[in-house]
Amino acid sequence: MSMIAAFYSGKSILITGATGFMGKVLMEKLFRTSPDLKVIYILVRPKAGQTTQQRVFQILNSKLFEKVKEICPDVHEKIRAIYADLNQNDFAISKEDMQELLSCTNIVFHCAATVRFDDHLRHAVQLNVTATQQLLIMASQMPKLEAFIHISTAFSNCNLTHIDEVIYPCPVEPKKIIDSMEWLDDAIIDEITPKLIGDRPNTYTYTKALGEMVVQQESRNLNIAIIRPSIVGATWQEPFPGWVDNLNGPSGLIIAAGKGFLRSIRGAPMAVADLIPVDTVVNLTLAVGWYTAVHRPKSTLIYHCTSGNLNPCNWGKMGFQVLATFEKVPFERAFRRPNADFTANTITSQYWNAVSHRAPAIIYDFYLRLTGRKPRMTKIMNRLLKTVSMIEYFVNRSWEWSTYNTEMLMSELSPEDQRVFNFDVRQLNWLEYIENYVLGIKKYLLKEDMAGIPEAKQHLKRLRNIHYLFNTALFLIAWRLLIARSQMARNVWFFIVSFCYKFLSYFRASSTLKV
Ligand SMILES: CCCCCCCCCCCCCCCCCCCCCCCCCCCCCC(=O)SCCNC(=O)CCNC(=O)[C@H](O)C(C)(C)COP(=O)(O)OP(=O)(O)OC[C@H]1O[C@@H](n2cnc3c(N)ncnc32)[C@H](O)[C@@H]1OP(=O)(O)O
Ligand SMILES: NC(=O)C1=CN([C@@H]2O[C@H](COP(=O)(O)OP(=O)(O)OC[C@H]3O[C@@H](n4cnc5c(N)ncnc54)[C@H](OP(=O)(O)O)[C@@H]3O)[C@@H](O)[C@H]2O)C=CC1
Repeated sequence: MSMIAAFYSGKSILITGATGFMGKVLMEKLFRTSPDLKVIYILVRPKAGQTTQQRVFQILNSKLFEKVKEICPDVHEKIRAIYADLNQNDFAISKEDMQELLSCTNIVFHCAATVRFDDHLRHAVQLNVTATQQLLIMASQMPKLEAFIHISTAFSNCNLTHIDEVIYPCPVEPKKIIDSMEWLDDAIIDEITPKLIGDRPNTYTYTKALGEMVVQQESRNLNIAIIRPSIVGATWQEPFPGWVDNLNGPSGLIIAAGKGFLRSIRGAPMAVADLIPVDTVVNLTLAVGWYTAVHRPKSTLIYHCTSGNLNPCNWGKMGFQVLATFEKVPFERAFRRPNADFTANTITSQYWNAVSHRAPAIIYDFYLRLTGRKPRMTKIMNRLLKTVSMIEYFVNRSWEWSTYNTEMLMSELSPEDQRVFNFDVRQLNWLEYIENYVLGIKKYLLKEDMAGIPEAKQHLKRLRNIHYLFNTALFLIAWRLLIARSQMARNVWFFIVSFCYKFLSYFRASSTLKV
């Protein structure tokens, strides 16, 4: 019997960010392994024209929850969706709901965050810092609370190269930042943002670091733990391999490469690609929830959920396997044949951006205009290049995260728990994982049918022929122009032609002699 699964039975659990990538997998695993849990409260806001109830209904009816519905048929009754907006005071939760949350909650998993790299500092602070502070104040009023688990990121201290399982202070106190966001106007915030974030690349990593400081400062006598996952990718094993439902991290770029938009990216192929499957993160999170509640460590423990020091993979190997998978299972209706590569420096990167990204987009838009359609490729390409510029920081560097607490926890688990809540990334076979990841993107994100693979392959063959034709035509035009303008090019041309002529004449003569 799994001790962790038994621990969650009968518990009332509060999850923020349950509609997000990690939150969904966390809920799924909880229901699948502890179907006797009492209730999961989720804080949800209406979005994209859907009410909170409609959003929950959609999640429960997705493929991810198919197994859960077999194991826990009353899952609908065990989810209590509470209307909440983490950007508002008291999260805009009604008095009755708040009362219920405060009096019943046993465990809190705080996953909600803005993960956008370019979010305005005011918004990123509101969600990643202020909301965390408010949630901790709420938690301190929960008499039955056993553990509060905060999800941060391994990149909150990406300005360092070696990162320990400790909280590093930021130069400006989070409380001062929170206060200043209330009275500074947007223009001034824009001006001071680069100074505040300092040597971090974006507002996301900066505000996640501030969030950790807030957790430390507001911890009071709560049992708190912080989990720092690296780049969270598709599921490895559970509930099935390859599940992914958003474009964050590598997923969007894999699509862009598979559809032939992304041709080059400035990155170091030998740098560590610190990916971690989402089900591994969730297993560690649940194990940490159990350990924190049962063993009550004296101080706030931080757990790195990373792969680099235990089972490293680099970007070159990952990119290579991604491209190899496209050969077997190509994406449908590609713009060009997938053929991406890493470039080493800014100059070659700018060259390839002009030649392989912008020029084909301009040519295609010209073709769309000629055929009476609306041009769109330049816009798509601009967006892609913006995304690429934001992730370049992460594919040109390697980090070292120590994992003492994570390894300690692994050794504390029973063999059964090590199996059911496996977070031992040493067992991960990267090539298999990446292949399943690409397949998962095709099936669950792009919603493409496997039956369309022969047609997709045919389409790639046509694109290859167009590519050869286009290059030959381009070469001939360039050559013709050169010949018209340069005596030297003409001399070379006559030399080649006369050489070919002599060569052919010699062959003809020798074959006539043989006869
Ligand atoms: C030894 C030698 C061997 C050589 C071998 C050679 C092989 C070569 C192979 C080459 C490579 C081939 C394959 C490539 C695979 C690898 C690529 C590397 C991937 C690296 C990824 C690293 C990521 C690192 C991140 C680490 C940070 C820490 C992790 C975290 O803690 S948080 C999670 C990370 N967060 C994110 O990823 C969020 C990023 N998103 C944003 O910040 C924003 O969305 C934005 C990208 C800035 C865009 O903002 P906008 O306002 O412009 O747009 P908006 O968000 O409104 O969306 C507009 C439309 O764009 C779509 N979209 C959104 N995000 C993405 C995305 N990431 N990619 C693509 N498209 C995206 C969105 O859906 C909208 O579309 P619409 O709805 O149709 O309009
Ligand atoms: N994905 C990754 O690569 C990594 C993620 N992390 C961390 O893991 C956690 C989960 O990330 P992930 O699941 O990928 O992120 P997602 O963007 O998929 O999910 C974010 C969640 O936060 C919720 N949320 C955002 N704003 C509000 C708001 N104002 N009120 C209520 N809820 C809100 C979202 O709700 P809604 O659906 O309504 O928008 C969503 O449920 C985050 O803390 C992130 O920093 C750490 C390392 C890597």
